[in-house]
Amino acid sequence: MPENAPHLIDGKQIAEDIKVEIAAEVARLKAAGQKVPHLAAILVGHDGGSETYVRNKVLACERVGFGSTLLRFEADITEAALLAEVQRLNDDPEIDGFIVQLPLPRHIDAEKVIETIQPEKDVDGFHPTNLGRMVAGLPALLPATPSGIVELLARAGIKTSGQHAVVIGRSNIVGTPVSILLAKNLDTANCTVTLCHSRTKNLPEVVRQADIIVAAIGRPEFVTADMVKPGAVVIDVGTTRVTDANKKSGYSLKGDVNFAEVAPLASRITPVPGGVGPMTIAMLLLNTLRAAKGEVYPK
Ligand SMILES: NC(=O)C1=CN([C@@H]2O[C@H](COP(=O)(O)OP(=O)(O)OC[C@H]3O[C@@H](n4cnc5c(N)ncnc54)[C@H](OP(=O)(O)O)[C@@H]3O)[C@@H](O)[C@H]2O)C=CC1
Ligand SMILES: Nc1nc(=O)c2c([nH]1)NC[C@@H]1CN(c3ccc(C(=O)N[C@@H](CCC(=O)O)C(=O)O)cc3)C=[N+]21
Ligand SMILES: [Mg+2]
Repeated sequence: MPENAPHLIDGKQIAEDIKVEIAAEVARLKAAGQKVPHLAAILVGHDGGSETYVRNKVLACERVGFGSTLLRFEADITEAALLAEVQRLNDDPEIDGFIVQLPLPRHIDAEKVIETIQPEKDVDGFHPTNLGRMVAGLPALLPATPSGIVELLARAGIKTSGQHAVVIGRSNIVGTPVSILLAKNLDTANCTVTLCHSRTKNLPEVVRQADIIVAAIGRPEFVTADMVKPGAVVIDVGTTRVTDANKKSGYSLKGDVNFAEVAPLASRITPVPGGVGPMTIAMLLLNTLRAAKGEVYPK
């Protein structure tokens, strides 16, 4: 399967298009003498994957003309000290939005950290206020990966209304919120949704019913050909680093879908890398722009 096969969903290109739109809006704000959006990120410890994602987020900010701040702390920072840093960002009028990169060290209660973020600045959309508003259909800062998936389907021209979407994985940051968004009565959604997890009985049989598969499990190549109805649309969220001696970096990135055997069956499919990952970053930028403009919570 060539990389540029027509049925590939090019998340990287679609994310670029969104960034160009955001950059134009930043230029407009600037010309109107308004403040440029500013995103901050807190990174605790030295996890390789987290370092890459946070670096990509900061670079993306520069690309669209945002201000950006990266705050780094050692893995032994106390929970109290981290909560104080979160509060400092809450209180800093220069910062429009910020994220605390997950996972956090085990001695820190991630829920507590997330609940300390002011919902107005919660551009990850992880705060219970934003999640609750999303469920209720109120304006909210939406989690980036789930909204990125919905946006990707829309911009790739994939029909969702009435389609059966099967989501595999029920995490708070991907599986659960994407299942909620896909079921919403929106032009870009209106799916019938099934949410699968590690206790799901006869999982291959359930996934085989899907018109749209969203795989968010974190197990490389979990979705195999026998689970895919011919013609299904396949969205691969997984990004697991596996050791690869053939790569300069020493690792390669693996999705949750066995691409080699599933791609020939799928009508459309996202690659890893170059699919959902870049969309997550584009939607984070979009949330920061919306936060800066007070679109969700008027200033
Ligand atoms: N591209 C992007 O922008 C992003 C990518 N990711 C990637 O997506 C993947 C998932 O991340 P995340 O949602 O945080 O993962 P979590 O580890 O938080 O959740 C994994 C989910 O998969 C389910 N699961 C695990 N094993 C099985 C199995 N054998 N059968 C069925 N379900 C199973 C778990 O079920 P249970 O609840 O029963 O334990 C759980 O609900 C990871 O590879 C992550 O790196 C994540 C965020 C953004
Ligand atoms: N507070 C918080 N918010 C997050 O949004 C968050 C998080 N914590 N912790 C980890 C997960 C994971 N995640 C990714 C984002 C971008 C890519 C991405 O851009 N991937 C590129 C490849 C990058 C590479 O080369 O490694 C791609 O798929 O093409 C991947 C994964 C955000 N997450
Ligand atoms: Mg997790």
